[in-house]
Amino acid sequence: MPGMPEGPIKAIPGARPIRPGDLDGLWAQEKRNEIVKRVKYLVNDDLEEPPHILAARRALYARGKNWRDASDDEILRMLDSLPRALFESKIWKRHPPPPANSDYYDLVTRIHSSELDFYGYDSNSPGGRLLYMLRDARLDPCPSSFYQHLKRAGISVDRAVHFTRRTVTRADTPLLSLPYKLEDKRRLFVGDMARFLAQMQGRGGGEIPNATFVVPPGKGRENRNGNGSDDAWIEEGFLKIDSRTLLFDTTMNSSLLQAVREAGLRPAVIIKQFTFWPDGADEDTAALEKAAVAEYNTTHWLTQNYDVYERHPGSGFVSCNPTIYIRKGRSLNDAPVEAPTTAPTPTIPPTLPVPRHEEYQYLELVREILDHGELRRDRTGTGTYSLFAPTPLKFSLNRSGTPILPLLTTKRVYTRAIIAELLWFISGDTSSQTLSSQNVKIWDGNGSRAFLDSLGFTDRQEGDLGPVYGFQWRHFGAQYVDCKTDYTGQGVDQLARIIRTLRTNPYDRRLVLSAWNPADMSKMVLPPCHMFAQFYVSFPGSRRGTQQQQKQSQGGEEETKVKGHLHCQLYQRSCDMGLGVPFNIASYALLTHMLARVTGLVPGSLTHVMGDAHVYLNHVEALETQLTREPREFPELEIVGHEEWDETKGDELGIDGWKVEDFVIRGYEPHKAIQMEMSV
Ligand SMILES: Nc1nc(=O)c2c([nH]1)NC[C@@H]1CN(c3ccc(C(=O)N[C@@H](CCC(=O)O)C(=O)O)cc3)CN21
Ligand SMILES: O=c1ccn([C@H]2C[C@H](O)[C@@H](COP(=O)(O)O)O2)c(=O)[nH]1
Repeated sequence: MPGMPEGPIKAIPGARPIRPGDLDGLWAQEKRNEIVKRVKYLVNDDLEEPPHILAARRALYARGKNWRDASDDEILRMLDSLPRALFESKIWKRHPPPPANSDYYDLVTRIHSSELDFYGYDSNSPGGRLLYMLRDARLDPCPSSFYQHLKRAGISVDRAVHFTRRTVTRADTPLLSLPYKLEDKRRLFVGDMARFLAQMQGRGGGEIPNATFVVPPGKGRENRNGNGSDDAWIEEGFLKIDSRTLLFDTTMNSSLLQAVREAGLRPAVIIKQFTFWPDGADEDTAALEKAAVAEYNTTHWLTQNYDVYERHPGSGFVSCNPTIYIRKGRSLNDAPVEAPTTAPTPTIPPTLPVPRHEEYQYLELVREILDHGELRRDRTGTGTYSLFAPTPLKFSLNRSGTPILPLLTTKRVYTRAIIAELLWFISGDTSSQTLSSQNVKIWDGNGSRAFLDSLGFTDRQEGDLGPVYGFQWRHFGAQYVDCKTDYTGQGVDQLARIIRTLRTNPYDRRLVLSAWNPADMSKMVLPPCHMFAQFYVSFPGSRRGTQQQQKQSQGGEEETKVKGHLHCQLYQRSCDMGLGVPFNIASYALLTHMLARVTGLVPGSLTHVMGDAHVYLNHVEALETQLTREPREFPELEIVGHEEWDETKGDELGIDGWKVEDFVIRGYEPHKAIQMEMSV
């Protein structure tokens, strides 16, 4: 089962309770940080657990058991026997704060560290996990599975449908993914749900065809009673679901229950009662419990609690307690009840494949690295989580012809620095001081006296980075002396060659820009990270258009010219996901925009291929925060003061002498900046 401990949980030989400081090693850094964060919150932040939970913890503590030495059976028995309250940790504010008592600290540390052992790090969202468990139980029934639990309780399930809001976690990787555009999302959401269920009915049951419906982004929670809220769409969607469908709900409990009650269709529903830790329980749960007493029998699925435990980015922890609500006098195996004819029947529109925001590619890659990256040492000594050769990211550089800049919106990206750095590359400059004097300090760490000396460049003047990007782009093969030397006319001007070829033979397959020059490597402070780019001109449109263009390129005379679209594919050997990559994406997008402008082409796309894609350990928290944010529209880019090239303009390169102000970025409304430290 994905992410689940397989077979019995192994006791660690010779283990003893975890104490503060025990987990200082690199391997345990994340675990330790989490534990310390949680314990600090309890002990220092003026919060305490309610007395009954405290009592439960004391009872546990009094057993004097060393959790790490206990056998699997013992641990499971102990968990089973614990008061239920223990699993519902709600934290109350209390004045004055509890004393920072070391027993308390130790106890809480042990409880939570043991939890982490059980739950593991890569659990899916509770809803997602339940679905996987249902699916996997069919393939490989295991006695502790949720499916078995349902079976023991005499409940059979035809299908499970899970609703959740999209947050950027692997947790929400839906089994059925339905993308929605902002406009029309309500119509499509309801329509898709109906279509999906109709298909399922057509198959006649048998298998459990589970689905996760990711609720499209919206203001559901703030706008609960308003028209068009997420909840309203969900409720409308429910009307399409018959009684053999088990409903899951993550964060919309009261609306779900209300829908169930009002529609009277479903005899039962499973609610995962969330306890947000440390900010108290989901307020929906109370309303739900009240209604449930009168109308439903409930069964709790307590001992499996750890199966659906999730580390919740940005909000501390969530513990989750799924409850099955069965309408009094009915069972889940009742015959399906048809939806009342009075229920609104939405017309089912065809689902158009609407692409998701491209920024999710970046966010999902970061998630993937955090969840599955290998913990590795690195040159800088910081340590990283790393994956090799992930799926490339691809960004469009125009929206119906309007130039677009893929500038991340889930944090503010420092655009002026990116443009200044790119113009600095193009100018062939290799001194970090040139950038620094424009107040762009991003290369200062690698050009500092101390860093140069540490590499043995003691004779080099401060800021001289050696034959790095700018030198290779404009003077590849020239003999590097220092950053002050004038290299005019020396070496290969790769940029000039690319521009000329784009103008004269857009079909060329050698449109390559390489900063990787093994002969110069020992002179560089840092070997190029973004090391290799290839350009390509496509001629989208009809076949006829293509033929027209081919005639054009072969010297044939045509009245209408088809404009080529310029694409760039970048290979980056080493990718600092937190700091460098947002810069690199924007930078190569800008370069492609510039090249398109000076060659009379339409900016097409940027494909970013990565080698070692890593997250520095000191960026984990910042990126977790970033992952909770929802992308906003990418900004538009206007280039001012540089007319588009056409054949009448001759051989003038047009790429030199640009200024930061020549780039006007419109409609960039990012989330706020997030500080991350650069490892040197
Ligand atoms: N470890 C490391 N990561 C990198 O990404 C990186 C290097 N080193 N060395 C060379 C270049 C320089 N690049 C950098 C360096 C720093 C930032 C940076 O600190 N960016 C901040 C804003 C900087 C500021 O406000 O001055 C950011 O929040 O994006 C970005 C790119 C990319 N490179
Ligand atoms: O444009 C850049 C430049 C650098 N980086 C990152 C990638 C690595 O974290 C370091 C370089 O260290 P190496 O040991 O040489 O790989 O800088 C980046 O992401 N983007």
